[in-house]
Amino acid sequence: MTTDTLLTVDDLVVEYPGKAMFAKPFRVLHGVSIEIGAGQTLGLVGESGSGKTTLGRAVLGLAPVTQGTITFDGQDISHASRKDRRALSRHLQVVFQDPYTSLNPSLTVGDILAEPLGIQGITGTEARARVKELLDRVHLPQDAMSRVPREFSGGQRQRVAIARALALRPKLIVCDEPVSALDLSTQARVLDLLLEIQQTTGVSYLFVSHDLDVVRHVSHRVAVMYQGEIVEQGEARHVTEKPDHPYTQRLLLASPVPDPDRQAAKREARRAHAAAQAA
Ligand SMILES: Nc1ncnc2c1ncn2[C@@H]1O[C@H](COP(=O)(O)OP(=O)(O)OP(=O)(O)O)[C@@H](O)[C@H]1O
Repeated sequence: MTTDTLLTVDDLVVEYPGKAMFAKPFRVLHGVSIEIGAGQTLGLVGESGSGKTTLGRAVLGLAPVTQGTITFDGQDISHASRKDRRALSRHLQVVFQDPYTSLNPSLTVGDILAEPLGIQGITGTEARARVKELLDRVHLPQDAMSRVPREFSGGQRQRVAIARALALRPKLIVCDEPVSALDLSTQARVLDLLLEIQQTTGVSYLFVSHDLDVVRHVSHRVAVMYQGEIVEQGEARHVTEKPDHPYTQRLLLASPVPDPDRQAAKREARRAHAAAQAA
């Protein structure tokens, strides 16, 4: 990749300690390499247990780096200290799968969004203005500020989680199965929101999913993971439509055939949206 590379993971090995005393460590990632460009999305697909979440967690500093390097925005963050991690959290955020458990149920949405701002010293009028701007960005009404998560649907809660991730204007968001807990039409709307946010802010996504159709919709490039290794990666269309590796071919055969009308409608909506952005 060229000079605008934002994240490089090079030959990453992650091992967890064995459960029993003297047991061998359990190797989850076996030398994984990926790159993500600024403003780009890398989709990461693979079956359950292949190591997708672990890769995302390693990037966030939540899984141990046994070997290899993770470079973010030119800085080696493989073994970043807690202090460095705090500074990095401004640029590196996450949206989890389950909008029902990822938000503190006793806080109002306003407080949920103000929390990361407060940690970075943004308070008072400035914080309030930023919270309003965040609600606009994810298309939630301003009165959402004074309500608590249980008053919202799953899709709306995921919008709150996305707004919280955006609060500090990060460069990269790890999206770990962000729509798999939602019904199909809500999924499409949340995915389109993520695309719109990328167009307006230039944020990059590491987009983890087991669903090839979802990944094709949002990604520039796709990496396919199998038993802790990347078996294939390349341009999204190529990997998701004409894959080279037998494992990806099996994944493709197993994935439901997308409804052509829905796909065409979505493509048209995306084109219209892109044209409106460019105008
Ligand atoms: N903290 C941990 N300690 C020990 N083993 C772990 C830990 N976290 C994950 N694993 C193991 O690592 C392997 C990969 O898990 P991971 O969650 O990364 O896969 P995944 O592809 O994201 O799966 P899913 O789609 O089901 O979330 C699994 O065998 C899992 O049991």
